[in-house]
Amino acid sequence: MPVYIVSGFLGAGKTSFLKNWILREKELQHTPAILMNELGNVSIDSDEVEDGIPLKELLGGCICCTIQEKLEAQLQELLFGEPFDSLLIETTGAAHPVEVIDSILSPLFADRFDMRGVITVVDGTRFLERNTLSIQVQQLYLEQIRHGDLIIVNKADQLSDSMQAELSQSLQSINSMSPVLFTTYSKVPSKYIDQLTFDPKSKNASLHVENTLRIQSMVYTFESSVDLEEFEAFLRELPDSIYRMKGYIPFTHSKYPYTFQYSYGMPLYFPNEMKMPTNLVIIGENLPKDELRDKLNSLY
Ligand SMILES: Nc1nc2c(ncn2[C@@H]2O[C@H](COP(=O)(O)OP(=O)(O)OP(=O)(O)O)[C@@H](O)[C@H]2O)c(=O)[nH]1
Repeated sequence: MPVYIVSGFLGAGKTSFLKNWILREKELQHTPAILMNELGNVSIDSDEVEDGIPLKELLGGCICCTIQEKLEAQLQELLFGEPFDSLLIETTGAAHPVEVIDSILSPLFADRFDMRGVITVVDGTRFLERNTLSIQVQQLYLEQIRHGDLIIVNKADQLSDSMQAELSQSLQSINSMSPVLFTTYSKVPSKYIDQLTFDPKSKNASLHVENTLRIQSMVYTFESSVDLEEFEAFLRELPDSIYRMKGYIPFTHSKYPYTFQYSYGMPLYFPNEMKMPTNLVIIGENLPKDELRDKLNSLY
């Protein structure tokens, strides 16, 4: 199932994007679903989503830090509820896209999701005035742009030609590989959404081979148990560009799979007392997916 993440600062035009995306999905005869995350305790934007569209809300915190467990529960509920064909996740303005991807890809169901990309919506005028913001907020702005697979500079009706030129230049210098589109009310031609994919073999991604910031994810499902020492040898050979792994690993020495967490080179294992889906989620930049799959297959 295709999953899209919409990132961007408060008021940039994420909800406008979401409304257009729903129209697009309906034209394609898809049933879209929405997961909305808002920092406040009351949802405002969910009123914008018409009835009949599966919608879950996460309120009162940011999915990338405070309410991760709730996120997992909401995604599970969505997956077990009314059927849908595609999912759009609208993040809070404070969310870091990498952390959001990490939170969404729970090994419990990551094999059902096909992460298509991060769409970063930027308010053009506010971006030009970013120097007035705190360093932390400026940094977050940069991260959202660096990790955007499609960058939308919205509210183009408020931008002069020279402002647009300045914005193009600044944004391309932060992320030279992803398309930058100027929009009003976040209207994006459908082909830009079609082109989004994390699959390195796709035509679109081949344009991005030089881009070292492309976050990718993959899910590997173990078909039988592996030896702990051989698995650790596999970990030692991993490239630095893999910064997160998590999942349930069936080891030959144990009846039930272990929960496995790996962050920036540091593995952690926790035994389980029940059967778990033997999925391993891998997140990193420009993942050598075939190579990783071959190496994991060779552990049996
Ligand atoms: N002039 C102008 N206003 C716009 C445009 N796009 C959105 N807006 C307005 O900007 C405001 C914020 O738009 P939203 O789409 O709700 O933005 P958002 O990023 O979802 O906002 P939050 O949910 O507050 O984070 C609304 O009042 C919109 O009507 C645009 O292209 N031009």
